[in-house]
Amino acid sequence: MTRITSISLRRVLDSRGNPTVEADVLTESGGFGRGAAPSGASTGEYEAIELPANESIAKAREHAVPRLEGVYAGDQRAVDSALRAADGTDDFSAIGANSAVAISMAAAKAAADVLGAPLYQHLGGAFRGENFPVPLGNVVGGGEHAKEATHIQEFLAAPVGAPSVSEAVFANAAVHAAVADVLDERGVPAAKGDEGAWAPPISDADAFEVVDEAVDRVEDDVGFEIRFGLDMAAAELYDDDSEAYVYGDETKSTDEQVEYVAGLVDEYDLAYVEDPLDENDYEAFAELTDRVGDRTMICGDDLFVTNVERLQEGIDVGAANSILIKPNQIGTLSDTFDAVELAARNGYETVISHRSGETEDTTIAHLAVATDAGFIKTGTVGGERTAKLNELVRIADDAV
Ligand SMILES: C=C(OP(=O)(O)O)C(=O)O
Ligand SMILES: [Mg+2]
Repeated sequence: MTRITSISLRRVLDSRGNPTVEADVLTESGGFGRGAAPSGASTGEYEAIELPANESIAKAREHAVPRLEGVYAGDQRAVDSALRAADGTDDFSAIGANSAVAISMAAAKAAADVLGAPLYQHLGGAFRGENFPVPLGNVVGGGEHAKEATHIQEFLAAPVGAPSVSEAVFANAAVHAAVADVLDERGVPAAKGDEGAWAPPISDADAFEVVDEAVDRVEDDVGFEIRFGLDMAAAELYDDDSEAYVYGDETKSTDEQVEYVAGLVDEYDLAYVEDPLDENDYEAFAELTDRVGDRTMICGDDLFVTNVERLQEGIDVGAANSILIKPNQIGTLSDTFDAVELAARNGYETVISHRSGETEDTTIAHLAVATDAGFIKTGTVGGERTAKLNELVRIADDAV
C-alpha cells in the first residue's frame, strides 16, 4: 500500500527568501506526503552538506528518485537507506542533505496518509509517551541571525511551569511582546532577526536585563514559572587564530568563557544554554557541564550536529546533558531517530529544533511529540514559526 510510485522535487522559497527543496511523495494507494528542507545560517562545521537547491534537485532526480520508486514509504529505514545508497557519501554531499531530508520527511507523511494516522502517531507508535515538549521561544537575538544586534545569538523564553502546550506557546508570545514594551520604554528601536526575535542594537548585558524584566512581567501575569535560556552559538564567536571568543572589542579565553557562562547561569537562573563553547572543544564543554549541569541544560547543537558518532564522543567525556536535534543536519529521519534514541539511553534531554531559514513544514512538531522530546525550539512569532507552534497546539487538542 505504501509503495512509492512517484517523487516530485521543486524549488520553493524559505523564510529568508532563499530557494529551498520541496519534495512530494505519492504511493500506490494514493498516499501523499510533502516535505520541505529548512536551512541554517550559523551552521555547524560537521553538518551534512546542503547543495544549492537547483543542483540538489537535479542530483536527487538522477540518483535518488529511480532508487526510491518501488520502496515502501511505510518502511522509513528502507527509504532512508535508499537515500544513503543513492548518495554514497557520509555527508550527503553528492545529492545534498536538503533533497534527502525533504524526501525523507515527505515519505513519512505519505505513509502516515496511507495509514490514516497523524504523522506523530506513525513515527511514535502506539506506546509513545504522553508528554508534550516545552517550547523554547526566541525573543531577542543577534549573531548570525541579525547584524548590529547582540553577540549572543538567541535569548529564549522557557515556560517550564506552563500547565499545557497552548499556555506555553501563548506565554512565549507574551514575552516577545513584553520585550518590545521594555525596549520601547528604554527608547531602543528594534528590527527583527531571521527567526522573528527582536534584534535591538544593545549589549549582551543590556539584553539580559531586558529579557529578565520581560519574563518577570509575563510570569506575574500568567502565574506559572517562566525562565529563560540562551543559544550562544559560540562556534561563531570563537576565533581559531587567537583561540579566543570575540565579543566585538572584547575577547575571552576559553577559561574566561567557562567562567562567564557559569556566572550567567547563576545570576539569571538560566534553564538552558546551547553551544556555550566552540564546536571542537569537548573538554571545555565537559568542564562547564561539570560545574553547572546539575542546575541547567547544557545543550550541544553545532557540537553534536544530530550525529550519533559526535554524540557518543560527547557522552564519553560528559560534554553536555542535552542535544539539539535538527533533521537536516544529518539528512534523514532514521538518522535523526538514532540520535534521539542514543541521547535518551544516556539520560540526555532532547530539544527538537527548527533552522533560522524555515518553511511552513510542520514535521518537527510531530517529531517532538513522536519522540517524547522534553523541548522544542521553533521561534515565537512569524508564519513559518507559528506553523509549527499551532500544529503542536492542534496535536495536543487531538485535532490533526
Ligand atoms: C536554529 C539555529 O540557527 P541556524 O539554523 O542558523 O543554525 C541554531 O543555531 O540553533
Ligand atoms: Mg544553535
